[in-house]
Amino acid sequence: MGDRFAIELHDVTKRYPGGVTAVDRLDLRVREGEVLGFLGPNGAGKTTTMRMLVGLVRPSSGRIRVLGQPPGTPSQLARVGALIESPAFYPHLSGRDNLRLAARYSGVPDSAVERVLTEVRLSDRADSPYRTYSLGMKQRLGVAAALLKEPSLLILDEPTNGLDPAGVSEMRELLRALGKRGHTVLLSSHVLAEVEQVCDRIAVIDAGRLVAEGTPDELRGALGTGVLLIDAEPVDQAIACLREHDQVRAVEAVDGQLRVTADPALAAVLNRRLVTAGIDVRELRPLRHSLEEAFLELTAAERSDADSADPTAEATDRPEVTTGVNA
Ligand SMILES: Nc1ncnc2c1ncn2[C@@H]1O[C@H](COP(=O)(O)OP(=O)(O)OP(=O)(O)O)[C@@H](O)[C@H]1O
Repeated sequence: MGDRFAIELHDVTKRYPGGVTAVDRLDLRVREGEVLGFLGPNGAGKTTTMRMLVGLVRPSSGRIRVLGQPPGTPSQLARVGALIESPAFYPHLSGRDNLRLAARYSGVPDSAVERVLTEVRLSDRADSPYRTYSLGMKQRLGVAAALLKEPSLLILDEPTNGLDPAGVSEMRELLRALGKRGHTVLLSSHVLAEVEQVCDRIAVIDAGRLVAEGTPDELRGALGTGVLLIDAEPVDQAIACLREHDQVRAVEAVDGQLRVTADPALAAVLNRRLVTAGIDVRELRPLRHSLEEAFLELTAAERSDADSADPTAEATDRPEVTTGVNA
């Protein structure tokens, strides 16, 4: 992965006419060669951000650089492959003929068509009319079209949207292969499990704001997955015993249960410590198992914050959970 950034957004806001703030003071950087998952619930501002990156929408304020240039310049667009919303293909033409047309529009030689068909594994069905394709095949043809120019940067907006599990898994494999080949990929999704397995890093956006950022592991840590729930008796003795351990960062009693901030890998050690001290341990488990739950909790928390926020307050008053690994 390079030290340079393929995408840089500094303090970017997009307000649509009518008053919707779709993107709100967004700071985001994507390194060259990185696969970044851009994750957020419906309406979070993912598509708007991606449209701004290719010059389809102008930001209201802030600064954007894509491959070192302002978005939408001809020389930059020649190096960016984008699949944003449904690509327009002719239903009566075959996949191959649709790609040949797209190649001609982009000034790419016909030979590129066979390369991308192989890459997205559509060669077998390349002569069938587009209208006979499954949704998964249509999406893969869209990715193939985005790959025609051998782009330095791929921007894919919800490429797994609407696909059945088999389609999702095929798309996931394709994205993983593209990442391994050194493409920089910005991939949006509202389903965490889809980006978790293919992305180097994940940026979580909600209501137009970046709410968390980091590798999947970092997010697990930052979002509080390093918490153990312990049900033990007597509670006071258990608290004292746990607090004595130098790797336990905090112990808190909530509804008769102990919330212990510590690496979940310490679970067995802490269990033994309590039992050795004569304390009964009825239950001991990590607070959360999946990043999915953490993500849902995080975006829900952001929403309830926004609901109760003083509308005149500055954005910086909001809690900051960004892990800052992009610095
Ligand atoms: N052209 C537009 N004019 C006015 N408002 C818009 C426009 N496009 C998007 N919005 C609004 O901006 C907000 C962000 O929308 P956007 O499509 O960027 O989110 P998203 O994260 O891509 O959502 P989804 O996953 O549903 O596609 C939404 O409230 C949406 O209704």
